[in-house]
Amino acid sequence: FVPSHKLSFLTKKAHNNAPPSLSAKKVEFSKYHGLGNDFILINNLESGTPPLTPEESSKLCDRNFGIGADGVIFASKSEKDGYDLKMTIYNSDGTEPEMCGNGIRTLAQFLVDESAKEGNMPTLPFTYNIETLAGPILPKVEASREIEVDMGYPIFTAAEIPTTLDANFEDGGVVDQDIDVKGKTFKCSLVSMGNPHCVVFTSGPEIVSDAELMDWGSVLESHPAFPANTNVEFVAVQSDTHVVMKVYERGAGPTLACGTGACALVIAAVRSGRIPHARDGVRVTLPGGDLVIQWGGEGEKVYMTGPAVLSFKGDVEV
Ligand SMILES: N[C@@H](CCC[C@H](N)C(=O)O)C(=O)O
Repeated sequence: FVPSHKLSFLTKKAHNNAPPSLSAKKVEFSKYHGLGNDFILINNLESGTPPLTPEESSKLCDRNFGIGADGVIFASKSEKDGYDLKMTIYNSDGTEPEMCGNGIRTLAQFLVDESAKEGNMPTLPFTYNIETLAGPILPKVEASREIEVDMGYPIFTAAEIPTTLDANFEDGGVVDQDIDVKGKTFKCSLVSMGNPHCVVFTSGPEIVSDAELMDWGSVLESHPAFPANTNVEFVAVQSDTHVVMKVYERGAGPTLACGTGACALVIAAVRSGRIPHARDGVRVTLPGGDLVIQWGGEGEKVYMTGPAVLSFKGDVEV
């Protein structure tokens, strides 16, 4: 655990760029991505409340009229004991998810880079304890610059996903349960990583086309079986240690990668018997590159390893 005062050098003097007019806010940002899943990062460590509304954040995510991103992440002050900071995230449509796997890797890299800029580069490996709506999440930035994240415990019960589908697994979970849409039957396995995921396995090694992802993903995302909507992953198993996926994200549509989704689908592959175990790590090939997901089985935490990369920095009037 790192006391929050050790992060004090990262705090900014209250939005020190004077706004050009009474109505405009000027905000410094850094743009990062994890395998092409891209985020606008904002240093808000002086405050527990994001400086932008969900609507303002959504505008910044617009790829034609804004900076362009899958979401906006605020590094905010945690009011709770034991945490270094709090992550708040808005999807590109302005909704607030509980967690984001690629996002929390970019946040960890952002914190390291901001510290280095101030001449306080932490000794690597370095682990942050971050408060999220999904509970504590711990990204460890390795000397190699890979980031391994303790993603906590997966959740399986139908009520907690949440879903109205009938539980059909011994622990109250939902595995390979049918949903009929667009004249097709999808066998859905549900896992929450704090945020909900509906995993659909293809029958062979071929992954769905982009048109199918759009068509089926958008319908399943807001299907009545999911009262809080859901992220949707289509998955083609290649071997016991390698799977390929495409994702349609809740609140963002198709993205190049989804960290919580990669965790969910590896767990779903084990629970449905499609792969024997994930205790030594499973390679997940996403449209933007590879993640490694490790899960020891029921009652164990999930670990995700992958990169986080700075694209550019700037300031923007909102
Ligand atoms: N891309 C993320 C997930 C972001 C949140 C998601 N869209 C939701 O609404 O749950 C990841 O890498 O996990």
